[in-house]
Amino acid sequence: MSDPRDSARAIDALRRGWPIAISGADGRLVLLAIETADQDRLAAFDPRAEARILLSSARAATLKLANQRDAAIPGMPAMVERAPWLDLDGAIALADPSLDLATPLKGPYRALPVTAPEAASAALRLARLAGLLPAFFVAEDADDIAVELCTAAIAEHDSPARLVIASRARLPVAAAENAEIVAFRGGIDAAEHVALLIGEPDGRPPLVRLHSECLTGDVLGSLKCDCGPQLHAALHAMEDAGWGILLYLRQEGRGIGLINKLRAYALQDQGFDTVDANLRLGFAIDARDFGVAARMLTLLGQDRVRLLTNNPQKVAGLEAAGIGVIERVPHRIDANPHNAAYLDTKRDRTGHML
Ligand SMILES: Nc1nc2c(ncn2[C@@H]2O[C@H](COP(=O)(O)OP(=O)(O)OP(=O)(O)O)[C@@H](O)[C@H]2O)c(=O)[nH]1
Ligand SMILES: [Zn+2]
Repeated sequence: MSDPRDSARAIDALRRGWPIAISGADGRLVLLAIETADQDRLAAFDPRAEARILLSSARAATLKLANQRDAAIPGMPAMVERAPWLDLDGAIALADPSLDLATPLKGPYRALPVTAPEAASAALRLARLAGLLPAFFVAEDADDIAVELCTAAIAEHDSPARLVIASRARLPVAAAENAEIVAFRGGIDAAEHVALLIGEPDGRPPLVRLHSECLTGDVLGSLKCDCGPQLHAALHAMEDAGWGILLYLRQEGRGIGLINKLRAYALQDQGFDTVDANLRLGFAIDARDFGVAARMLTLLGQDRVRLLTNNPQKVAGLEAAGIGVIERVPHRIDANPHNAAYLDTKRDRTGHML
């Protein structure tokens, strides 16, 4: 009944705009992702315009759409009626905050009680893993459902316990000639996490850095964040310490994916900070799960580390997953004119010790 492969198929189906069905302990939902729907698919999915629209709690709060009763439950997704006038463009406006300031929402919207909240939450999680906006059309049933899955399959497949070491090799890098790269496989989203082991174990807990992927900062040299300089400073600090491990986690955009991060950047161009941009998109402020990093350290035989970070959530996340953080080593980088406000927001709103 619970086939973990179904989660991967469902993520793929959502990206392609195919309907999926999710069953949880409290009911079944048939879903079409709003972002990848088109007119024909929507007409086939919901011929009589009777569908509902599923949004995350954060997006519903931004739009002030949450059902009074359900809004009292933190994190509870929201459902709104698809009124007859609510066409695909109207649904996209509900899902996508890029137009929030330019086009006032039409309304009125009627919030409905959330049926099958477990399946609804699972759907929103799959949308995030697919790199899509967390918003769906929801029907009672539909022809042509591409994947039927249950919430237990998602939980099972999304467990860090499934990660394994896939390959390892020597990799001299500019910061450290004596280095070895280790690649991991097994996550629900097919992400290939990587560890770079620098120097030689010397009996002490290694200096460890959890680095979340940032294509714009790591590769393109973006000045909007501090990722690129942090990455290189971490490698040099490990070389200087004699022994360290860099975990390169494929958690682009704090776990919302590259496209959604760039949407957050577009909102920042409108004046929202990094926290509010994530919330307007309908995501958590930080969607990362550091259990993956703990599993990688365990597979590398390390259960005690010195952690290079300013983020107390990384310390808490590792410790909750059984890794002892014997020391937090601050990892400060000088600000530039483009990232100063971002660093201030991290200090003031997400508890970073800067
Ligand atoms: N969603 C979103 N992600 C961002 C933004 N700016 C940077 N990121 C992502 O944030 C992550 C970088 O965070 P890290 O440097 O690993 O961690 P941190 O939480 O800042 O904590 P430190 O260990 O103190 O650096 C990367 O995945 C970036 O892609 C933003 O404005 N929005
Ligand atoms: Zn970055």
